[in-house]
Amino acid sequence: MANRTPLIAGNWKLNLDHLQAIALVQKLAWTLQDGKHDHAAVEVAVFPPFTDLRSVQTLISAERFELRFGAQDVSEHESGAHTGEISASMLAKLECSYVIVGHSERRQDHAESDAIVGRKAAAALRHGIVPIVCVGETADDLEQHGASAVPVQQLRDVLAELPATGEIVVAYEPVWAIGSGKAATADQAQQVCQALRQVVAEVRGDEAAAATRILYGGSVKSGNIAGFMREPDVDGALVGGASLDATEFAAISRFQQHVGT
Ligand SMILES: O=C(CO)COP(=O)(O)O
Repeated sequence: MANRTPLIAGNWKLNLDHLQAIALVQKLAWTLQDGKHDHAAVEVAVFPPFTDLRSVQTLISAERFELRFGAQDVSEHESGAHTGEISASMLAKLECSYVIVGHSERRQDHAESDAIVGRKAAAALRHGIVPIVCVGETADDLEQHGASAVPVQQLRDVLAELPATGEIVVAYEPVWAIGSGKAATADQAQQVCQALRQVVAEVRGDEAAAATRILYGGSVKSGNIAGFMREPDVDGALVGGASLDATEFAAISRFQQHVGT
């Protein structure tokens, strides 16, 4: 297996203003430091709202915290007459390492198609930001087509908009598992993540597929993370609610202490 450093990513969604963001990042960094977290072994990243990013960047750089951070969305456009949009170059200036694209909440609330998601991911890549491409089936999709069909097609359609190279991360988030407290089983996550890796192999080649991190998201907690991380095709987690609690998110990031248990 290629070297895929596990990534624990916290998507704060529409929560916390910039002052609250500073408090949470400070607490998270200190909790990780107290636990002697090895950032080279497990990457930890936070995804605050746009208005918090400048404060988070200033804090992380001033304190030399090893935390990474990114945005929850990005414009497909570079600049110009696009009121309310935030460009990838603006995020790059803020030293964002990652940007989430195609989260199911944006697909639902803003009618984002796979083509739009793909163009957003392409914009991120143009500015050296790694896009975290979210895919996942709804409860209806699951009932009608099984778990893999919809996420596999979504990823194919997103990858069609991207250049053949450039690091991406894929996040499998079954919509029915998000915020529901009903996570997929580790086995279900593995099956879909394996199918998604196969898509990456078909489109970008075996070597790229072996090097691409695929995350699971949907009701991840410190109590279930170890099970997901034991699976060969799950390389980390995209965490919503549990990422708003520094102690719990740090505990999720320490999954290696529970993996052997
Ligand atoms: O949507 C998610 C992360 O992007 C998952 O949210 P929860 O962890 O709250 O289920």
